[in-house]
Amino acid sequence: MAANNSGSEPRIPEDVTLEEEAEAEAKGKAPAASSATTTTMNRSGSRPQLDLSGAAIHGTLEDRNPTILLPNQSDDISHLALDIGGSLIKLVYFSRHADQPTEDKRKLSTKRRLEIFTGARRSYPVLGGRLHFVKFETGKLNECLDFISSKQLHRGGVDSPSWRSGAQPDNIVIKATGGGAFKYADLFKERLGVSLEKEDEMDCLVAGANFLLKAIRHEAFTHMDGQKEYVQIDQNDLFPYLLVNVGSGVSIIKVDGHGKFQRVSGTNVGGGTYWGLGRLMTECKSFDELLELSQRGDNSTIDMLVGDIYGGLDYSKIGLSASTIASSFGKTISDNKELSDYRPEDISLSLLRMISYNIGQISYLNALRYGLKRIFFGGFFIRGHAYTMDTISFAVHFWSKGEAKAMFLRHEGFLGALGAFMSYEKHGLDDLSAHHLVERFPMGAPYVGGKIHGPPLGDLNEKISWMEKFVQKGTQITAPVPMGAPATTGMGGFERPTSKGDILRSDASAALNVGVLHLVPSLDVFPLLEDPKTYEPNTIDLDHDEFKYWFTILSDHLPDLVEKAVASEGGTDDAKRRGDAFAHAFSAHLARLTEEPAAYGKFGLANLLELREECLREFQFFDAYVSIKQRENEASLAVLPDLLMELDSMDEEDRLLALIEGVLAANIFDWGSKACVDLYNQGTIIEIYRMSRKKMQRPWRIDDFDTFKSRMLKKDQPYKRALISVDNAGADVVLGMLPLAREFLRRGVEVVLVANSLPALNDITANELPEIVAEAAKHCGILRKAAEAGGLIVDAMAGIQGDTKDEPASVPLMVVENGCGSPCIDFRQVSSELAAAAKDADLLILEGMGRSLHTNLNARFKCDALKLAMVKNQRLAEKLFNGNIYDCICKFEPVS
Ligand SMILES: Nc1ncnc2c1ncn2[C@@H]1O[C@H](COP(=O)(O)OP(=O)(O)O)[C@@H](O)[C@H]1O
Ligand SMILES: CC(C)(COP(=O)(O)O)[C@@H](O)C(=O)NCCC(=O)O
Ligand SMILES: [Mn+2]
Repeated sequence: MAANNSGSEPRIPEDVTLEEEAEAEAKGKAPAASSATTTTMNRSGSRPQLDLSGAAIHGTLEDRNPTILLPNQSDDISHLALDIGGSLIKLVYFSRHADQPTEDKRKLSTKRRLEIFTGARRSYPVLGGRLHFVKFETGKLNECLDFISSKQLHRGGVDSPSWRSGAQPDNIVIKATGGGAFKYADLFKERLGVSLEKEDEMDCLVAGANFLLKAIRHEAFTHMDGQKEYVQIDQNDLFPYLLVNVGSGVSIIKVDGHGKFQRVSGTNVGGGTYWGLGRLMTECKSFDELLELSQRGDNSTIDMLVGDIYGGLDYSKIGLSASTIASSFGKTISDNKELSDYRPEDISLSLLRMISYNIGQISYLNALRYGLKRIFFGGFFIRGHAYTMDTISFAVHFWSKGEAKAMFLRHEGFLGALGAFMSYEKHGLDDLSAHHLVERFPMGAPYVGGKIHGPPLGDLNEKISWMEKFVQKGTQITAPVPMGAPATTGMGGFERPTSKGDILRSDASAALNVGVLHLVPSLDVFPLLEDPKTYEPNTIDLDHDEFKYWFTILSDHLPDLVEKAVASEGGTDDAKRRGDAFAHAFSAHLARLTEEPAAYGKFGLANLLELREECLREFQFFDAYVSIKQRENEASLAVLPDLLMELDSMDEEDRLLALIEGVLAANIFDWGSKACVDLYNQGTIIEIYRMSRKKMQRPWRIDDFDTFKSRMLKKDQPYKRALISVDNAGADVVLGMLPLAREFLRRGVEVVLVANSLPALNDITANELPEIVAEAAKHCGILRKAAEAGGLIVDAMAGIQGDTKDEPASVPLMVVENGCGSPCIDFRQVSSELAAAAKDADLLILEGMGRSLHTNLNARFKCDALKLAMVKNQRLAEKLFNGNIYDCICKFEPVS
């Protein structure tokens, strides 16, 4: 990168043509292949057992954590487990990332400096991977076999060497549970050449449920009166609980611990009963059709209600209202009607209510029998269907008088398959905790039921066309349908739950409810979080109104983002097609969330902003803002020497104020904010920066500067290490954060710059920072020596202009990645590198709206924290601070 010292500042053009962007991009951007590798690097991984025999160190001996080649690492690690039930076959399979990227210089030197010894586990390359969830109808077993075969799941997936070489391992063993593991074993051997290793069904159900409740943060939820609410499960207070698996039949299991359980009851009236009777009594061809019919049904034409018996009156003495069902299907005995005289809709609803209440009641009785308060319901009878869940919840609540709680699981039907998957000892999945798992909702996730089975892994083209098909279907299924009016007499009894009017989502989009689980063993909880258990990253709840607002903001921003993304990939036809697919995919996500805000688990603004970035990456847009970032970095580096000189001429107190002012002013360069983007078209970077600085009026909206200054000036208590989390590229980092970092360094404080692992909007990444630091160091001895000490630059003596003679012995300047690819940060899941760097830190600085306002404004840390941001959104300013756009926040929170 060449710093421009001529003094002329590049103007941000109003119209950046595709050609211009493409040209700029071609000069600086990493090749697509390496970008794709980096994308997978940080957010996925797995922990298969490694064969270390014959391992050889690859790299120089001085490296503490050299890459180790494992020539004997077997690649036929098992990738698939099955639960073959009476109605459905459930598959859980694991897909691995192709190659592990080698570590860059920054990482190696940082590791050495921070003394990151992660033990044997992480000294070896950890393979990345994801867990996928798919289901088929047992009656269509052939489809399932075709699916396994097309993806070569029984041979380790299409990416595995055994598949590529065409070699056929002799004895492939796949874990399977459910009755079909016995019934269809020969067929699997015949068709796929695999042996099914049977695992006990109850063992698997319990193992799956325990794993989900431990490792997935938002797995369990309550569903009452149409409202879904996620429940935070306390690991130390999980057992005992009642697990009710509603499959074809129903198993009721008392769970006392890991592997400690007893099947205490069950009922033969279950999902198979609803579907079977429903099929006989209606013309329905599928379970979903039957369920959908129920939503337009009126069960009072079929069920005998209390009012029917009591002449329209309530039976108030025992708390039953007139509309309570006295006898399911009871009315059909009293007249001469034939089956064909009843509406299929009404039959379906009566059946659904009969079976759901019955299951709820039996579950309650078993909970009562063992004194259990929590009942988790799984199995595919539930099918994420609001009315079914409301009905079961109502029954549990009614009979237990509110004492017992019905809870549902997002991975409802996959408990057994997951348990079978975990029974492969070599996966060691049981070791994983919530912070190791990242759930993603890619549009390309394969799903089942209809004809489309998803693209072969990694085939973008098929993913795009699959997505196009999804969008076609999606337009019919994502139209919001108003909820039915609440119906209650306030009398108790079995009223009609309120969520009946809710639409039934097709299986295709329902599959989006369960994402792909990325296993990332290198993620950690940030050790300086005061209380990880109560920590909530999002500042504002994304309720209905809030979501509506952000929906508009993000939708409005979409065309511009697509234009930049396409340009960043050279503006080719392929890039345009991917751009369209991205726009459709992201819009479909937004539409889905509009209908059901809790569809993807508990979802905050941070998740929404991250979803956008992930969606870009899914369509292989690695860095949409790459050329903007480069242009702004260059322009800012050109004026940095003058700024440093100006700062150096000030006394200590004035300089501190100027530095904080500078950070706040430069935080205006945010390409995610509509208001700011409009501003950029009115001037050059430096003009805007100066204007922004000039407008700094104290007191700021939150102004703890004086307390911060006093703390900084305490000579007897200097900070030891400052973690400085940076935000945007360009002026923000170059003119704002680097001069602040330099101030700490000159005071003898170690500085760790914390930056994104992956691009998000115009945020600077950890990979990009060393180059910027090196460029800045050419004009500044302090930065140069510190960067050398931190291993960021080697032999920087060439081309030095700064004066170094008065500088103290160098404290290091380091860069670590934060493990994120989003404009926000969730401190429950950061890179192990950042977690290690936090060990000796006594100050954390968070900069920018995403990381210190949208998230973490209320987060408490074990060290002093300084949160700095300019508010670039009017609504947020009003909501959080009763303020205005361009207000500044300087929030200092000392620990004591
Ligand atoms: N697409 C579907 N096809 C058939 N049954 C379905 C479908 N979706 C949900 N179900 C319901 O799920 C039940 C099967 O649940 P599941 O947990 O898979 O049990 P099993 O292991 O007995 O097959 C069926 O009896 C039916 O009530
Ligand atoms: C995504 C962002 C949080 C990034 O802000 P930053 O962290 O860079 O200060 C911000 O651009 C944002 O909230 N944008 C959407 C709001 C708007 O257009 O006003
Ligand atoms: Mn940003």
